[in-house]
Amino acid sequence: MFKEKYSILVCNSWEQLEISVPVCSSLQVPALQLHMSKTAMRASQKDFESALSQVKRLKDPGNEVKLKLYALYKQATEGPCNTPKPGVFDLINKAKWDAWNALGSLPKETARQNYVDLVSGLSSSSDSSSQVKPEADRKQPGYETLVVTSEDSITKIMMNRPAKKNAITIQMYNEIMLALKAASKDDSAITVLTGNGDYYSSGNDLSNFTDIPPEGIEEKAKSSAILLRDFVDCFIDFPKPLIAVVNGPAVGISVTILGLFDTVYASSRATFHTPFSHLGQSPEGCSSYTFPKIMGPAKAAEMLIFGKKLTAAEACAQGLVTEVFPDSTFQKEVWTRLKAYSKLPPNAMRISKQVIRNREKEKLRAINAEESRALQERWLSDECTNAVMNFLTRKAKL
Ligand SMILES: CCCCCCCCCCC/C=C/C(=O)SCCNC(=O)CCNC(=O)[C@H](O)C(C)(C)COP(=O)(O)OP(=O)(O)OC[C@H]1O[C@@H](n2cnc3c(N)ncnc32)[C@H](O)[C@@H]1OP(=O)(O)O
Repeated sequence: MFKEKYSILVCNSWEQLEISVPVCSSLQVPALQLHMSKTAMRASQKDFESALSQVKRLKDPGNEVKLKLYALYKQATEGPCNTPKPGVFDLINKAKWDAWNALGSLPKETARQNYVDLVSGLSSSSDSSSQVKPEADRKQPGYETLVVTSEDSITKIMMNRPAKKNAITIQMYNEIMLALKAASKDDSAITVLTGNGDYYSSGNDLSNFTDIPPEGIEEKAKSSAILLRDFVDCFIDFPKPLIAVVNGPAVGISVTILGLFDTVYASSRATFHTPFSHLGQSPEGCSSYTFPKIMGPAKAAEMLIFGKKLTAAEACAQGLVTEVFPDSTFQKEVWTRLKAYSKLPPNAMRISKQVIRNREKEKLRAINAEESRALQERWLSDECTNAVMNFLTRKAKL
């Protein structure tokens, strides 16, 4: 019985296809393309029934995917949406109708193929997520100063120089930019930046000042200002929710860029310190704009000009930190929270972030360029050179 029905369907679909050949030819569809779509349709037809039974064995893929499956199934079996739109308060049926209606006049065969492809993608990801993979397998290759992992729709970028308090070398600036660019395109819903060890980050690695090229310090300052501007631009432009998980003390640029994150969770052990004047330098990371906006000009000046160090509780009271968690339960509480957030509809989160950020993007970029220019000059000053030398020769610590 089943076989009979199946072969009739195949037959019908080929009949339709043969009829469409002259039409397509007259529209000058290349022969190869026509041949490929014939093959794809045959495969789709063959696999559709098995995808239908496979889908019942999948673990719950979430409402968004279920809606996609529903819509493709209806389109594949009934064609374009042909029922009246449910009332505005009939939320579930309206969502289903919207999903089906959105497929417009997608041909039945294409819908079948898309259904099969979607189920096959879900099966392979649910097979792989049901295995407990060792940490090393989830780690993305290609980074030396970071550990980048993706799990539960969260991409985690962890600075990984714990012995140096996660001080940011030139290589680390470049790797963070690469990781952010990759995360902006991957299928994660949210992205996290955090640190390994007892520090979140001690900011710019001061030994970045020692590697002076033969062209001289001016060239180094110039290329460093470009690097800094590009680095901060990556945070300004990052399209998805970006969360800082501040596991310990944070210094310098690791603090200033927090104003560009969407959410900042801090351990009760974290501190926030921007000792720019002590280092003969000036603020970066758009903090000259974001900090006064977040905490008011007076509190911002105390941090950015006088280098006042804030505790986590103070930073939270000033609005720089979203929430502080006790250090003993920090990781558990934060990751439970983030896993719940990562299940929210990713497109809605991305659009919300963009609506918030787009209004300010041009301004932030201009401020970033201006701060980078000011620093380019500062790095050539005696004040800066002496402060860096004092640290490197162990005469001074912050
Ligand atoms: C021509 C210009 C080129 C510049 C290129 C710049 C590119 C963009 C720059 C953007 C602007 C950014 C500005 C900032 O971030 S300003 C903030 C800079 N950070 C600091 O000044 C912190 C310096 N570190 C300290 O004061 C202390 O280390 C700290 C208080 C953080 C911790 O003290 P603690 O006693 O607990 O630990 P240690 O000092 O023993 O640290 C352990 C080892 O780690 C090394 N370390 C730590 N932080 C840094 C750092 N920022 N730079 C270099 N090295 C760091 C420390 O030396 C120890 O190393 P050893 O074990 O080898 O001694």
